[in-house]
Amino acid sequence: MVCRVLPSVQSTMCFPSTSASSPSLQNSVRFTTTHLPRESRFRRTSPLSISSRGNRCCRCNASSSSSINGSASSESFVITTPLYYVNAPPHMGSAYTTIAADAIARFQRLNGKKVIFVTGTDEHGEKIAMAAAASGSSPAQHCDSVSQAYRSLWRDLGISYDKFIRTTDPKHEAVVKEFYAKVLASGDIYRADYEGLYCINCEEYKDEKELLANNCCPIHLKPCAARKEDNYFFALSKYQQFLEKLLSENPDFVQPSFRFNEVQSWIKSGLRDFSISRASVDWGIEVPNDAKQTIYVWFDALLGYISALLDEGEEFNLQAAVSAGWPASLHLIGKDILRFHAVYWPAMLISAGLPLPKMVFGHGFLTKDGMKMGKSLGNTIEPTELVLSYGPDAVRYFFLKEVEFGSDGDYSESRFISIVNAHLANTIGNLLNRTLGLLKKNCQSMLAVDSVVAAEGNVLKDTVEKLSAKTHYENLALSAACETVLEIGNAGNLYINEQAPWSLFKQGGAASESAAKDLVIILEAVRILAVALSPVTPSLSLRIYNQLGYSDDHFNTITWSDTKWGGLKGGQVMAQPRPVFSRIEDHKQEVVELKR
Ligand SMILES: Nc1ncnc2c1ncn2[C@@H]1O[C@H](COP(=O)(O)OP(=O)(O)OP(=O)(O)O)[C@@H](O)[C@H]1O
Repeated sequence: MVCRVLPSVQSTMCFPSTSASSPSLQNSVRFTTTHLPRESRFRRTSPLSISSRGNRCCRCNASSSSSINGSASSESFVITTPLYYVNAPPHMGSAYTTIAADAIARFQRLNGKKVIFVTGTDEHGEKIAMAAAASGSSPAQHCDSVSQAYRSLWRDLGISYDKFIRTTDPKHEAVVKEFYAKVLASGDIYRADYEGLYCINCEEYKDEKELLANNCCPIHLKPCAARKEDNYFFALSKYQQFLEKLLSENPDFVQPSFRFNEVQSWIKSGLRDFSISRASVDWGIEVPNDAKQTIYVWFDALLGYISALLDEGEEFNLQAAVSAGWPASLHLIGKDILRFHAVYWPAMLISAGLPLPKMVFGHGFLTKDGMKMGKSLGNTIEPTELVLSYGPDAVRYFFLKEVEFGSDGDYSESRFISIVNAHLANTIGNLLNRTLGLLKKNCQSMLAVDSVVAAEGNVLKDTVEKLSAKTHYENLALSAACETVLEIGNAGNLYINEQAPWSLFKQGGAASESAAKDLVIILEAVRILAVALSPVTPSLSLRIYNQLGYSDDHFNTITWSDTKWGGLKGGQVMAQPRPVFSRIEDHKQEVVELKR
């Protein structure tokens, strides 16, 4: 499952007897026999042949610049979030990745790319079967309900995904089986007996030395049970040199750069084969030709990125899915699952003869009082409540603006309220509202001249033209993008205060004409701000556009070129001034009144 967090290297990278080399694991996890079916026995390739495979593929898709625009000729942009594990409903952490992916997807659409934005849910595994049994429902009913909770949250947050894949979808199953067969045919799957201490909640074998007293899992504080089973393994170790080469030739494959360094050191420390099936888990996709085993997490959920690309009614096969848009331009994930995306996944893809994604970006954690927010600790923030209380724009803006993308960031409600009020209500909302108020009072809400004419040689226009957020979006510097756009608002406020059009109107004559031009200039700056911030605050930007007299349809056709000065034309009539973003206390008041 793409989101099932597997915290230790050793616990996830299992050692078959043929390659068991770690003394630390040999104590708690033992491979007793190796009985490989003929067709899947190790066909160990020589280092040279791995390398030549690597030569062919290392550079095939990884981008060569640190922005995720891909090649200039490429018009498509495929972005993915993790497929979230349906063991529990979504929390603010799951929402965070998806909001960021949505902002990037929206920016790329504005930028003229044909975007395919993939998200979805990872629905197999023992934990799901147990959660379903505990609630008296079938696994399928449980998955339906939690998967729906994700979809509802995405709707509430204004997430513009194109594909929502569920790993219980038959088309996904077909793709997984075909992929498995390809890897098997490459000689990279073998079978080995496996024995160790198993944590049911982590759904993985644990290294004894990482356990607490009484063999308790340090995450779930519950005892691990001795378990023995035979599993299928993926020969990751075979791809050591390939992965080393991939990274050394594509330093932007993993971002941010400090995460690249982490990945590089994992690889350098030596790769070990990992288990890809479970004998005791029924709720999963059966291993082809072995009905007693189901496919385990990484050989299931990661494939969702490809199966998601299949259109309804299309034939369910790997080739059709790949043709529909693979490889992904960007996998956006939390740092907890970086290893699986940046190490396991490229090796699996190469083994199956498929191209690699262009970039894997591992962002940081949202923390609460310094601790990672997560289901295990139960210290999560309920995103639906935040959205209901403050609206989607506030939630989206706060987390993207205030958390440096890539690093961890702490949440506090007081900071949330003060940032959102200062930036969205005051700097942006107030500027627009007071300007429209003056325009209504003095110009019957009509623009006196074209914004281009009004702003010849104007200082605010010069400032706005210098403040482009485009490069920041391209580099996934989402906080910097917000900051740059906010600067437009700050410059607009400075300008209106310095020009004081309210006094100029009182003077009449030329002063009044100049004030009317100033209002056009400020409104044009706000229009540009609305376009540039629309990837982050789409509904707020639409409301701003509506206030500027544009229809929803017009807003829906904007592109990044609309950040160019000159959109507003003389004679254009603005809407009746209405606040586009209420201060949070006011909004809470409104909610209370609505409930009465
Ligand atoms: N605190 C967080 N901050 C940022 N992203 C998070 C956070 N928690 C989860 N995510 C996102 O969800 C993915 C992991 O999802 P998962 O379903 O494992 O949730 P979880 O709450 O981390 O679970 P657990 O607490 O049991 O480890 C991460 O890779 C990331 O994309």
